[in-house]
Amino acid sequence: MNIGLIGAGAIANFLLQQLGENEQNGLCINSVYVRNKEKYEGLEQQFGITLFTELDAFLASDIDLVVEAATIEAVQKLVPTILKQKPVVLISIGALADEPLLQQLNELAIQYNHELYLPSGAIGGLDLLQNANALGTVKEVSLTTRKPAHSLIDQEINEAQVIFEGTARDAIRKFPKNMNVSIVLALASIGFDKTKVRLVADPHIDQNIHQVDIIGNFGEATFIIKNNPLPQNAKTSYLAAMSILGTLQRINDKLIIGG
Ligand SMILES: NC(=O)C1=CN([C@@H]2O[C@H](COP(=O)(O)OP(=O)(O)OC[C@H]3O[C@@H](n4cnc5c(N)ncnc54)[C@H](O)[C@@H]3O)[C@@H](O)[C@H]2O)C=CC1
Ligand SMILES: O=C([O-])CC(=O)C(=O)O
Repeated sequence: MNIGLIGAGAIANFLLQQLGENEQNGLCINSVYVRNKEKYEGLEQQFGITLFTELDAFLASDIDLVVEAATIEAVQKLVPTILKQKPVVLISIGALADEPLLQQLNELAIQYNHELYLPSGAIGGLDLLQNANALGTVKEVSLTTRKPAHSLIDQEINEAQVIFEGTARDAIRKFPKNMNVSIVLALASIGFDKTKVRLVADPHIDQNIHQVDIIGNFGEATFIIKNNPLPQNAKTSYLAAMSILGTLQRINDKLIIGG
């Protein structure tokens, strides 16, 4: 499967290292869409890809699917057009907290028969959460995220500090680069207004730690994910990048585990 990538930041670089130079399990990045070609020129030689700044030319290149690894704004601007032509794997999932956009993308996916894949990103357990909510009987979902203080706030602090407490809807509005996980949790369960979020800036940790607590008729579940950050972007967990790779690896499988 030939992949077109949007973005050239931390996650994109991880994917290029895995799927740029060498094909892996039939997966290969051919084309990369960026806003500034000069800035990323070195990538063409390094990873054997072609850079594009025109969306139409990018979509007309030899690609079967597009991976978005850029920003919420890039999703808003580009993905409605892309979904008419290609399936999309989208990691800036916070964009979908905008209900009209969510509805539009859902309708385009159906109309053009192109899947919209939402990887589990820096968390896990979305299979359990969706199963537990198969009858709509999940009652509470809460996320407590702790990140290194310096990756969240400018001022020096000596003690861990809760810097946000509220709904997933407000969390992504205030922290668009840190709370995508809250939106995928909300989409998988009880929605943006019922999914509760706490964000803690902690000067004593160097990992991104997510605790997910779920209560429903099935019983209760708690997941704690202690993520190492990506070297290029401390806000972003290594697992978030790997979750795209995992999603791509599973797309063509006929044996579906945890489906
Ligand atoms: N779902 C999840 O669990 C997670 C999602 N994320 C999200 O994934 C996205 C990528 O994360 P990183 O690679 O760490 O970010 P990054 O900041 O390292 O890279 C983003 C790149 O996108 C580029 N970009 C921005 N707008 C663009 C546009 N319109 N067209 C083409 N390129 C554009 C930027 O120039 C930058 O190079 C972010 O939105 C981040 O918030 C990050 C971690 C976890
Ligand atoms: O990478 C992480 O740990 C989570 C993150 O930034 C997000 O959900 O936006």
